[in-house]
Amino acid sequence: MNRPLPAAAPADERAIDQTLAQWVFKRTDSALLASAVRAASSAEGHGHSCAWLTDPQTDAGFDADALDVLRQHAWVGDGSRFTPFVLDAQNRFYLRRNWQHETKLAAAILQRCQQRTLPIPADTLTDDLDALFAGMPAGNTDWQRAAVAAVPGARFFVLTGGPGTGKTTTVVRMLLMLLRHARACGLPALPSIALAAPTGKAAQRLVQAIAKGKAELQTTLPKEDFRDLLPLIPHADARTLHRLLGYRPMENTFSHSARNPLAEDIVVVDEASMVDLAMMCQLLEALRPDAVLILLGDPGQLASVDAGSVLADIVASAPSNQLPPGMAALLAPMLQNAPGTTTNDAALAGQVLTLTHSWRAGSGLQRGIEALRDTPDPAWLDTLLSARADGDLHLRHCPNPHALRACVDSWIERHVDLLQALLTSSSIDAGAALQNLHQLQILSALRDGPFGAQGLNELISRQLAARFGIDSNHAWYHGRPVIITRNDYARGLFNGDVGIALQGADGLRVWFELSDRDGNAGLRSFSPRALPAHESAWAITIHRSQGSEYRDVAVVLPPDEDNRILTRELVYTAISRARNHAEMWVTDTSLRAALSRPIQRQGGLRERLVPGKA
Ligand SMILES: Nc1ncnc2c1ncn2[C@@H]1O[C@H](COP(=O)(O)OP(=O)(O)OP(=O)(O)O)[C@@H](O)[C@H]1O
Repeated sequence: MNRPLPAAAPADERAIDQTLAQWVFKRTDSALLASAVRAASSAEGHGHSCAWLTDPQTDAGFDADALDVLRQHAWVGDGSRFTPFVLDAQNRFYLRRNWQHETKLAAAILQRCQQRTLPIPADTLTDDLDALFAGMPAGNTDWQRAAVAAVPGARFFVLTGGPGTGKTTTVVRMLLMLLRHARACGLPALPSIALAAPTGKAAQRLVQAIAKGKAELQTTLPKEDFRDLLPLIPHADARTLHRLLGYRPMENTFSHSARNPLAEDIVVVDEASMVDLAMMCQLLEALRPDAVLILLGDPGQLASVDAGSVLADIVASAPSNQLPPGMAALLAPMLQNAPGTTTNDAALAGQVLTLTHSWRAGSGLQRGIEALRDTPDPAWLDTLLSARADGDLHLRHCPNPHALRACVDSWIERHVDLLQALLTSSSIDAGAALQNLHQLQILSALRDGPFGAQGLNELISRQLAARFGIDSNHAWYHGRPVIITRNDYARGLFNGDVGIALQGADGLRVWFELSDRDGNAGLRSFSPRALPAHESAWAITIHRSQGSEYRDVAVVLPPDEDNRILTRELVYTAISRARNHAEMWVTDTSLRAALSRPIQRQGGLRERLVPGKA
């Protein structure tokens, strides 16, 4: 049984998928193997870590005979010996590097989970929780308290939750707990802490939130010995994961690995949903066995750009907020509502906790954000579509470019004061201008086309030119926001950094808020000619907005409901970037289509994290 390579490539296939398949075919003369390789390569391009060859949905068309032939091929193995491709018992077909990342990562996580102890006696835990949560009522803080009480003795801990559920508030307390009981937790007396995030923007937000949390605790903590530990938590220096791991762009390698592990004893990574399989594997490899890794994030958000859905897989592999019996018995007296229990063989139980209470009091967006996090209740969606609003979440019907222009015009009118200050005030300073810029953001599902970020930026520039008298024939004008699209290590400008062009005594300069090598944030300006690749940033893609937050967002979805980019996670990620107000420029059908389509990434990590299931 040998299947010929299809002559015509599917529209969304990459050239590399075809080239790789042809290369394999030339060397092996096996059309079957070439087809499987093409499927795995194409799957990787879509974020999957493998191709599931018997997936009825993708109709890859490999029957039992074909799989047998494939299994016998010298280039295919089960992973136990070196082969370029791996076909596992569940018929998942991998390019070897993805199989390696997945199995290594699962083994490293399970190994860390096995090391967990419960080193702090109950009465000490109770006293400490009372101090760390002084003035905060029990009940809504139960899972925050559980996380703080459960982290001592863990080598791997994941804290998840939607926006504003208190992840940062909790992690500062978790760190204080680890610092106070460092010795009992198997750490040095004064453990060192690293803060990191996948992007510079997310790293910046993390340090700001940690600094705020520390400042609050400085005044509310009743215990002096906890207060004395606050300076040990860094709040000025959060690095991108690339920087933390010592990325060497020329060689595409990292200086930190198992051979040269990170010096830090505790590593906190925020926005973990954006971390792909290869990067997470590198991070785990670079940690000393006795170091503690804490991941923070929201698995409801878009998965990483590159292969894997690591955070979502980790969360799905752990019983939801259920604790192993020993831990449940220890913590129950400290919580208002007794936690559920699970069996001792659930490897990640008690090391993956989810915060569920939103502390963004009075936010008129909360109900919408919560509704969109999972498959929305059909009744809620029907009401939203007929009422055109739910609290501060609004819908605008946007079926064509004409309607899009009307949406842009009314967006400009609603924000006219802020836009006027940005575009026409010559006295605005760079700090205030950047602050203004963070208040509003248009987010688009697409990059290209009239509904994409690029088309929207052109449209907005034209409409702003007409409204405020800007010379739209020039790419650069006072008040133009730009986003960097390629890392420039020499200048310290990174993909996703947003700046603003301002006319000053030295001519037009582009201002950014950047962290220096010591992590201190400050304003720096560049000549437009000195910038690495960049684009206008009135509108940016939803993918680029991950890890950022704005007061008001407008979310643009293309009217073509068949566009596969439309997923529930995309809509949720976009709406959850807003603090106060969000509007969607959509058609009912494209919104319904997006919400009915959760991202489903193929891979085996979820099963590999459940011993005996992979
Ligand atoms: N137990 C609590 N009692 C009162 N306020 C709280 C509590 N926990 C968190 N908050 C407040 O809720 C807000 C959001 O908290 P925090 O920033 O920790 O959430 P987050 O999950 O990290 O948010 P984001 O997803 O935006 O990063 C903050 O203003 C914080 O002070």
